[in-house]
Amino acid sequence: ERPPLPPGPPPLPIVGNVSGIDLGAPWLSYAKWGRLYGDLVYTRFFSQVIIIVNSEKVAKDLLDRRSHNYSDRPFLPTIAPFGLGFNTVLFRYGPLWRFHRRLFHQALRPQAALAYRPMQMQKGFQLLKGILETPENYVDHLHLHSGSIIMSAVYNYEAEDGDDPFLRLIQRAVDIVIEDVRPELSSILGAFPILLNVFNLPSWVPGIRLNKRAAESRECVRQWVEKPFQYTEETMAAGTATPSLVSNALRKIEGEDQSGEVRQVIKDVAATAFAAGAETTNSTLRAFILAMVLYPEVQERAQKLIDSVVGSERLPNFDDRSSMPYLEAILRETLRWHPTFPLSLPHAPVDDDIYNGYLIPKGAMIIPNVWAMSHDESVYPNSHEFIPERFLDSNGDLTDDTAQYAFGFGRRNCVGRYVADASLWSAIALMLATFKFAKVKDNDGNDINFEVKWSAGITSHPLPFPLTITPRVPGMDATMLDQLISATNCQI
Ligand code: HEM
Repeated sequence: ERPPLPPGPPPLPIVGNVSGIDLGAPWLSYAKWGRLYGDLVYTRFFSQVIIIVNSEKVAKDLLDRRSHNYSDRPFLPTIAPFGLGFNTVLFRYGPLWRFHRRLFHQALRPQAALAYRPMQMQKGFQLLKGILETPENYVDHLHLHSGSIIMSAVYNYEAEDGDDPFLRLIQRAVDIVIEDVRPELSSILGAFPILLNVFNLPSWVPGIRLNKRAAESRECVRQWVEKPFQYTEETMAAGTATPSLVSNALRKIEGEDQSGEVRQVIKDVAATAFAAGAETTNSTLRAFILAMVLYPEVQERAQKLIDSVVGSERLPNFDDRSSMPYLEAILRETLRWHPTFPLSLPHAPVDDDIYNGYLIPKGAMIIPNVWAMSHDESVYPNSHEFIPERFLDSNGDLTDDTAQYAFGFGRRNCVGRYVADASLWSAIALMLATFKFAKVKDNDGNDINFEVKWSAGITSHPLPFPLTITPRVPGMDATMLDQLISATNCQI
């Protein structure tokens, strides 16, 4: 006899449960179900079985401890039409995924990630200069920061200030994907494969927008995979290539593989790195800035600490990191307070499994509700508040909790997390040392409050909100900033 499926909301007629979900913040709906039904919630979108995991313990039991079974990804019918067949993140579990993962690991493992630090500091300096010049465009500066770090690490390509052609191209594709390749939408298309034929349907058919977007996505993605790779090959031929994921990997196979298969893997891994690494870093830093605006006392405490450890003659660098646990706590609290992937990325079991007496059928879409885990009041009291102190013990030392759920679980966890961690830490330390982030004030000098809203896609970031960004040192100009930068050793 088959064990029962986990409990869940009663299916609604025809459309499965899809209408019971707040599509603007599905993690909230799922967390609510969690309170009603438990840590494992069963639901369906059309024919796709979905199992939502609302607790860290269950996520670890299944995705970490039984990772041999839970390292597949669900089939998403949007992958091919949107041209995303290259993307490691979405690969089914198998030899090609393993090959990709090995290449990633070589380039991004902790020891290898150290090599990017000087570059990450440089991109951090560039970020400061951009914000000093046009603080109102800070989101653009953050895009450039996160995107150019990946481009440098992966393709030894140094993105231009302002409107970089590669970054513009790739961002367009990423925007489409983040909005349109969500599991919810994918399930609908999976249930009605006929909808996939939208690509050939006349323009009056609903879904035609998706059709246009898919065609646009395919073309953007094609160029994204090919063009920066060509750039690296050209610089290698010219003898000007500095070490990068692509140039290192190509050097390794020089004179060996002529089949083109390995070349294609390198190309695809490189393109995946951008898809996985740019938007995520950027979104996390936007959440950090929002937190600084909402919690000025946290910001001041961090700035006092930086002043006491670093002084005012230079900017912080990686050497200062271990002396500033409160900054570390801010980074962890940022990852916790609003995880960039509130619903992580779905895993799928290769075989049927039984957990706590419930059946978890193979092919089910396992959605880790990371938002619910990071807002578990029994672990994080007042979880809606940004309180870095929760990551410090009574001696002011960091606790063991590193908010790792933000980077996923098991064998599919984030292979870029060491690089991401250094990008985030350096940007946070440099921005806090240099700027004050605050609410806008009205004519009477009172703070103008605002409602906090978050984007809903695969990743989530704060929607635009009013703020001021001013240098902490009165009269700071580009020359003064340059002096601070020159006084800062970034070869650490
Ligand atoms: C703040 C920044 C980042 C966050 C929050 C983040 C988070 C995540 C999460 C939640 C997953 C899914 C894990 C799972 O399925 O259990 C993931 C996967 C992945 N990440 Fe990251 N990531 C970040 C930055 C990066 C960077 C910088 C890179 C590469 C340069 C990267 C490369 C990848 C790859 C390749 C995967 C797919 C792994 C697989 O499917 O086997 N990520 N990341």
